[in-house]
Amino acid sequence: MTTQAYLITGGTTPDGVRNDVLLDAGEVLAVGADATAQAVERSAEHVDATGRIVLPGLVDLHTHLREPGREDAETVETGTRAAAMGGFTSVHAMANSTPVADTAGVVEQVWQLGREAGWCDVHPVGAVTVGLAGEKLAELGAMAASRAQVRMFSDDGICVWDPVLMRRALEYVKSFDGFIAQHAQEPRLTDGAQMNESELSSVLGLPGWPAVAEESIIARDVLLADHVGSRLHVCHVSTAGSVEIIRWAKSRGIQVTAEVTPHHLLLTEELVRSYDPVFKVNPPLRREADVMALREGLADGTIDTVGTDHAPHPAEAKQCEWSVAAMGMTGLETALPVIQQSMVDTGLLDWAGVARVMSMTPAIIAGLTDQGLVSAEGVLQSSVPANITVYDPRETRVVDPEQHTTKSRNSPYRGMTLPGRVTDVFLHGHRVVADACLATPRRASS
Ligand SMILES: NC(=O)N[C@@H](CC(=O)O)C(=O)O
Repeated sequence: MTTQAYLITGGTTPDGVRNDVLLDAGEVLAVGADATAQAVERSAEHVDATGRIVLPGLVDLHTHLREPGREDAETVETGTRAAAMGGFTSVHAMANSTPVADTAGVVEQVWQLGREAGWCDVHPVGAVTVGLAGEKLAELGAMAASRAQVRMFSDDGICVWDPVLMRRALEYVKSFDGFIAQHAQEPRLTDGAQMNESELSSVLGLPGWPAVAEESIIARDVLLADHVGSRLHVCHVSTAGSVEIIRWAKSRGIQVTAEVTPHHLLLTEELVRSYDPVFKVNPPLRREADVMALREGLADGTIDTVGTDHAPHPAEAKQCEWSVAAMGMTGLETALPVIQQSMVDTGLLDWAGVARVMSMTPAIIAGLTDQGLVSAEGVLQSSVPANITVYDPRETRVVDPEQHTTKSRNSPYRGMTLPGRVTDVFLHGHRVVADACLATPRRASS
């Protein structure tokens, strides 16, 4: 099969250098003068990236694609289209579908749907416990050995509360270099919780979700991970105290990684004053001081990655009273703009840092091969696969969820002005987004 070669011209690579980038046959063939020189003989199509940033394709460790079972909210097809439009070339599909992704059959189904869609690579996450019920371990080994090659396991949406089960899960996944991604929420401390526990929750009369409910589980789990010598990943860290615990664990050499969502880096509990359920999310939006600690933690490497926790919900689950509304926000299509606003425009991260937290590090955590793409200094390297995202940081836009590609409209940024726009995305060298519009999907060869 012959493939189209592309020369991305005039863009800035994450190291801050203006470089042409040549893609051919699914590879980043050359960067810089070599790329320009080789482009002619390969009849490369030129893609003008002047003034734009050329990033390695983004990798999300935390995406809810909802299929099977909640196709009214999202499907693998619509969710991966949204991922591509957001600049993601890999997503990890959380297991809280219906049925739950707790068998080799279900993870293979999601993996296959991802391949058929062709908008980005889909890596299914396996459930830790059968039916997310927290009672007995799911078929972790069978999911790892399946065609989906699952390495990440999570009951996300629900905490693996039982310490014995958590210990066994951590021990079990070691044999195939897997890891457990914990949704850290002590269930008894958050029974009926509706928002962050604070002065504001008393004012608003909503049951509070205290920071200690997250922090106590993270503290327990880093100790368990240490005890059994296994890998723990902490989903959607949301409090200043959690950052402190993870910093402490890392200083002791414990194998823990952590993610923060874009919304926890930008939004605070103050938005709940509106009683608009679009701001209802788990874990809840916290205080300004937490937002600042999360930004600092991401900048200094305590928090390793950004995970979107893209959680689409149909209109009826959100356009209702606060107390009965579903928790969750869409996030794939606004992630990079929110990171620009909260981390880059504030001087906390440069583009090499963005490449690190949104591409290289999540790829390394998940064991993907995309990790060779960019060095710590942000130098883009010749590598396979050619997963590239071109981003224009100069544009600003008022967010209109009606224009989003995801099937759901529950974006908390509606009406906000955010910077930046993803203009082009290459998936294994195939141009899936062109000039900020979906192009054609990549058809897997086998
Ligand atoms: N993040 C959310 O608010 N919602 C998630 C699950 C969860 O993590 O609670 C969802 O699946 O909707």
